[in-house]
Amino acid sequence: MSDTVEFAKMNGLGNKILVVDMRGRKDMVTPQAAIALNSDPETAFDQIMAIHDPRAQGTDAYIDILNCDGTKAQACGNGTRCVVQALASETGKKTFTFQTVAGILNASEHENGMISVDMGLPRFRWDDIPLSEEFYDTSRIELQIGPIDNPVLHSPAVMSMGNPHAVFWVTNDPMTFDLERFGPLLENHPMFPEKANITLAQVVSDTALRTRTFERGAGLTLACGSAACAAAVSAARTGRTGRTVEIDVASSPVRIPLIIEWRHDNHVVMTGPAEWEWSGRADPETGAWSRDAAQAKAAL
Ligand SMILES: N[C@H](CCC[C@H](N)C(=O)O)C(=O)O
Repeated sequence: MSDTVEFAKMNGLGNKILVVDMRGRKDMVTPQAAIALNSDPETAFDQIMAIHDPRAQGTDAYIDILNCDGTKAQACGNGTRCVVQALASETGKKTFTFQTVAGILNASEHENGMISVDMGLPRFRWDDIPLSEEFYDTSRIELQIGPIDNPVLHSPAVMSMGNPHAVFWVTNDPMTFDLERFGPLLENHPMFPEKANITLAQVVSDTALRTRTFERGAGLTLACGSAACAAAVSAARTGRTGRTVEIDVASSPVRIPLIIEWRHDNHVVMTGPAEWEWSGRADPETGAWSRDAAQAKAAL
């Protein structure tokens, strides 16, 4: 491997993230590299967060986000917390401003290691999400799956957190649904011209939700931060909860809730953990990679 960059294998509540350091370079991580990295079980990931030199004044970095199928994502909450932790441990800084294709994000690491990311403003207009059909009220749209007279899932709240989300309310535990089967049908439903992240959300109390997500471009993942934001905002918007909720991400092995606050200035702030696993070097064009020598030894 002649032309490699550093990367860190990290996770946000089990959401598998590769943080790739593209600073000082003009090229981008290619879809081919993403697909190659994902095909190796050791580097298989849900999202790549590629850190680039800042492109706008007042920002610390530009972040390019790729799904494991090589497509781009406009937002990734769990991955953004991983980027904050990686840069905080490198620089000692605690607050950051990032630019993504969806806009500017402010984030900070707290004394207790938890990380807050201002995920920006939710968007509810049908053509901002986008939907293929005009709906005036996107808090509950006509869409269902399963038998016509007894649908398994129906009437989702839909919105954009920079990326498209549909939230289906369920009364049973989200883990009891066959989301592996319904996920791809809903992700690719003609209602969503740019596809959608599909979340099942159970209201536990007026301050708590339990969620599980089938991610656009990544499938069933252990956690999804922007979906947690979408579920929290949709719950508050429809009067199911207040504006601050704890999200128990049902599929996550990490039993720490995400705290989502939909502030009165309309910004959505997500707080939760991030974890570093190991580091290595990868070729951003081909995806060829190696683990750092010290860690390779430690792993033997
Ligand atoms: N895991 C991410 C979401 C990725 C979204 C991506 N699957 C898409 O919108 O295409 C998160 O924590 O927010």
